[in-house]
Amino acid sequence: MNSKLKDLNFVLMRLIFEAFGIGKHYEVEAEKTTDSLRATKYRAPTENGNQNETLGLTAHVDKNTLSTLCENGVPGLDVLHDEGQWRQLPIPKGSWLVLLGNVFEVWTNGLLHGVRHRVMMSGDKERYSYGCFSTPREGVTMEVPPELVDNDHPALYRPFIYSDFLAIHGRSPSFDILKTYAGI
Ligand SMILES: O=C(O)CCC(=O)C(=O)O
Ligand SMILES: [Fe+2]
Repeated sequence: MNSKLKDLNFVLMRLIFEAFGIGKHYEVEAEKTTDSLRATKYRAPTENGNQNETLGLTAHVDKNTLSTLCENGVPGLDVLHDEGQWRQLPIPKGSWLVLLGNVFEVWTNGLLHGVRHRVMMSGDKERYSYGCFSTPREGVTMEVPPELVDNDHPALYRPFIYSDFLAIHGRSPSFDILKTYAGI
């Protein structure tokens, strides 16, 4: 399953590249991409005597390329919508949820933005999630594709070494940390 999951991430990446007119960069960028797999357990609030919702994972934007996630039928993932509301996004059984991260903000010169999300737990069942996280390799330079830059659409980010950004800000929950680090 894991190699199929990695393939899925590459297919999604290629489709997005093609949709944004930067398909010719796909092969090179795919070569510079690696993946990690992670399973996470979130405790049920009632385990600690808490009847209310509890925070499972602080609100953040993934700093990687894209993440595909599934869960064990216990929902908990919330997404922040543009109007400022958090909404739970249950992942249907047998489906994968795709979250775009900061890297796509650079690749699309801000046309796409990373998904703001968190995990909130309620009830008495523990939640498990499993995900495949695509990430640029160590030392890779991120830059806005020239196809998406013109007088009306200046580059929003300077070129930067992705692993340097991650080393400094990898744990930052700030939604704007990429802009702060590499925004022009
Ligand atoms: O477990 C989840 O549903 C979300 C995990 C997540 O957002 C992350 O690991 O970045
Ligand atoms: Fe995340």
